[in-house]
Amino acid sequence: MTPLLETRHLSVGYRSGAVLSDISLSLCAGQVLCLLGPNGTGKTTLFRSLLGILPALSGEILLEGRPIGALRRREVAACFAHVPQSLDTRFGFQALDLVLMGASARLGLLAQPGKPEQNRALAAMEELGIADLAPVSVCALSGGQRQMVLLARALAQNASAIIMDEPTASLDFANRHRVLQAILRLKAKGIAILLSTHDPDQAAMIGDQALLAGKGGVVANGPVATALSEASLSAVYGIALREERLSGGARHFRAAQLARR
Ligand SMILES: Nc1ncnc2c1ncn2[C@@H]1O[C@H](COP(=O)(O)OP(=O)(O)OP(=O)(O)O)[C@@H](O)[C@H]1O
Repeated sequence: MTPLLETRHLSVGYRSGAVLSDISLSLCAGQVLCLLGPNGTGKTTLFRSLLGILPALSGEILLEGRPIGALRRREVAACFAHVPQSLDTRFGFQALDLVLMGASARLGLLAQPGKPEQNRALAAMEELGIADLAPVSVCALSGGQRQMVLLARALAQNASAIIMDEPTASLDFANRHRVLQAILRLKAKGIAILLSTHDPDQAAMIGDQALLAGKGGVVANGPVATALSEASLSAVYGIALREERLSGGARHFRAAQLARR
């Protein structure tokens, strides 16, 4: 099977130099790949390059087997939806309009969204339990509500793969659960997901693969069961970590020094 996304010895960064180097990953339909690493490691920078926003410094990015440089913007949009970390806007459009942008991503430049796009946008908001936010101005939404709306925009895009930059970072307990459930439903539908997270437990729960990056580069890359370990996580985060099993079998990593109360 041709991977939806593949990178070969990819280096990403800025004029000042590479921030992440020698990244080789492969993501197929229905897989979840979790990217972990300390603040400032280069996760967002990698996503920018994968989305074609920032040129790669070296190496290859292939979307469905084709080099990203050979694809038009609309072809990239058909393949990838993107959930950024946050949305900084002063335009007071309604949340539904923002979601509609995802539903309309494949329309021609001058085409207006119609009933099918409206329905898809509303269905995405309903799926995430945020239909009540549809008429609310984006400027009046909290950070967590904006994050949910951005996720709805990505769902409405009907892309083959979704890149999510810390999708649960500012969410409350219930919304976090809704987003994780949505990710598992997307996976079951065959959508490929690449997400960054600061939570190894979350990666162990929903990930098929994990790429763990440190300041010096990629430390572990492969099936989540082996890539995330006490040794690899301790090395990357610079603190001793212990792995425990929660009742039900879920993996839980905690700092070794933290005594249980
Ligand atoms: N536009 C830019 N020009 C130059 N350097 C940048 C630019 N944007 C980010 N950087 C630098 O690139 C490095 C990686 O930043 P990036 O935002 O990709 O990290 P991250 O892993 O996503 O961090 P976090 O977990 O804190 O979100 C940082 O050292 C950052 O200062």
